[in-house]
Amino acid sequence: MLVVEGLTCRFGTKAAVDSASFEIAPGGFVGVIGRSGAGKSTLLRTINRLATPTEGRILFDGVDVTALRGKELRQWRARAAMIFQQFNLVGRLDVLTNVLMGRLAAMPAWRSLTQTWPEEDKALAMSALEQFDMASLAAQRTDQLSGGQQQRVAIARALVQQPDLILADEPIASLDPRNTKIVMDALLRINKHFGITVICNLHSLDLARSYCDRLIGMAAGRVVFDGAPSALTEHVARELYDLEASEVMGGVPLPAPEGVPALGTAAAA
Ligand SMILES: Nc1ncnc2c1ncn2[C@@H]1O[C@H](COP(=O)(O)OP(=O)(O)OP(=O)(O)O)[C@@H](O)[C@H]1O
Repeated sequence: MLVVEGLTCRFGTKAAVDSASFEIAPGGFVGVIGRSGAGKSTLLRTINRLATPTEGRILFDGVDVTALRGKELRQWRARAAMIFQQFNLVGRLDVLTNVLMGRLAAMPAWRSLTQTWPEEDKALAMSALEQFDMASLAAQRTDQLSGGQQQRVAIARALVQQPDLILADEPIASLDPRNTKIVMDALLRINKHFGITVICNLHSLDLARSYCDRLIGMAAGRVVFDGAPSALTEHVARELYDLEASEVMGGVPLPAPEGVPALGTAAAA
């Protein structure tokens, strides 16, 4: 269980996240929505401790994550795996090595100095790539892949961290519609098949409604909505995005995800 209590993260006088409080039970697929600058990225980065909270607490299974230091903090960052808009892969390295990077936090220091990966980690990384139809690209340089493929490598890397939480910060912002669906389906599969909690920042309300079982709406750093997608009224959506009703509700709805995508069915686009 993730508990966020009165979480505030200030940059100078500006509160990017302002007294946010909520609880997330294991296994949820939670979308964080709101307009640009609402504080969505800072919220996720604060949970992972990439950003330092100014006030408030984050508890995970009763452990005060806000107080962790050193090795324990590194272990928390691995348990709360981040996925970024720009993938954050090492382009000149091959796909398998990028996925194996997800095992670094679990490795003793002496082992990482030898620069050899245990066979069981390699098997785990290959298995993660197989989940997303990427195994055939294991030896390829990562910077030769499409954006959608790179994001699937990043998701495989997150998966081998064996995380409790996946924090996805606008994971599809730089992808075309086809790759958007492939990547969102990959996150959904991780959530449903492995039971890993996913918290995902999304600009698109349609996507959030299609994929998430709960939405947290942010405006000016504050949580202004927290509930099921069906409870997000037109009025609240308009306030969240500061838009005309037709702009919020009038878009062509995306096709709903077809249940839990079967393992290894995404085309290696
Ligand atoms: N490192 C930082 N230093 C100073 N201000 C920051 C920093 N990070 C974020 N902010 C500010 O905090 C506010 C919230 O930013 P944040 O990136 O969390 O919003 P967001 O909802 O994720 O926006 P977007 O959807 O555009 O990424 C913004 O006003 C932003 O300028």
